Amino acid sequence: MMETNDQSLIIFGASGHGKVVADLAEQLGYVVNFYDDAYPQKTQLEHWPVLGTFDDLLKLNTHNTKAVVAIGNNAIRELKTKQLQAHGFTLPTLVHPSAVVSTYAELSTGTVVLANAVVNAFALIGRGCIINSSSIVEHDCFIGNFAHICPTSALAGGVKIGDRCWLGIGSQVRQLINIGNDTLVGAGSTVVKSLPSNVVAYGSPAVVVRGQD
Ligand SMILES: CC(=O)SCCNC(=O)CCNC(=O)[C@H](O)C(C)(C)COP(=O)(O)OP(=O)(O)OC[C@H]1O[C@@H](n2cnc3c(N)ncnc32)[C@H](O)[C@@H]1OP(=O)(O)O
Repeated sequence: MMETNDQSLIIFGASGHGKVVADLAEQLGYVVNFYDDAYPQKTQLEHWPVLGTFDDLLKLNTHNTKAVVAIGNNAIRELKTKQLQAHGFTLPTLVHPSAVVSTYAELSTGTVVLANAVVNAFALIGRGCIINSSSIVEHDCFIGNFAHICPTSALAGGVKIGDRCWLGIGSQVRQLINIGNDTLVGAGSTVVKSLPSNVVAYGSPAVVVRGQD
């Protein structure tokens, strides 16, 4: 069984996003081990060991054991994160050293803020979110739980994003806009009107194209 200490971090999800989170965690001084349901076919991700499946992870002693879920799919990330929390794992918030996070912003557990992201004053970021590389979350924004703000997306002041929303790469949202839960905004879109829950919207200006599957 794996020995854990204060500097150990378990990452569930040995994928591309997992690599980015592992790289960030190492820069913060953690020693990284992965778990993934592809085990035992997959025993390594690059140089990082993959030690077992999600069920194996749930058998570990959770006392003081830190874990984070690195899965891009928002609903699956939510499910696995909640299971880990229910089992007593500690879910840290990971902020890349190059990210700029206002001392007046709040980040919740299990959220990762990646390289060059900016989270400005009085923004509130929920649990298990991905604030991806070079994205900008301006002042007074509210980001719901398990949302993903993809690389280079920019949210102007006071934007409200629902739970499990996915803001595609390079998208932009005008100030004070509301986006409902589980809505996907396509890559490169410009959102100038509020969007309901459970839709796919894209384009500039973004329009609702369909409901979520
Ligand atoms: C680190 C990382 O990698 S994070 C991941 C970042 N990835 C993203 O942000 C991807 C976000 N996903 C998208 O933008 C996708 O294109 C979606 C979800 C909006 C649509 O995907 P699909 O339903 O598969 O649409 P599909 O690719 O079949 O395209 C259907 C039509 O919509 C158009 N379309 C698709 N996406 C967009 C978009 N973002 N903006 C404008 N038009 C679009 C296509 O050109 C196509 O038009 P056509 O019928 O005239 O040829």
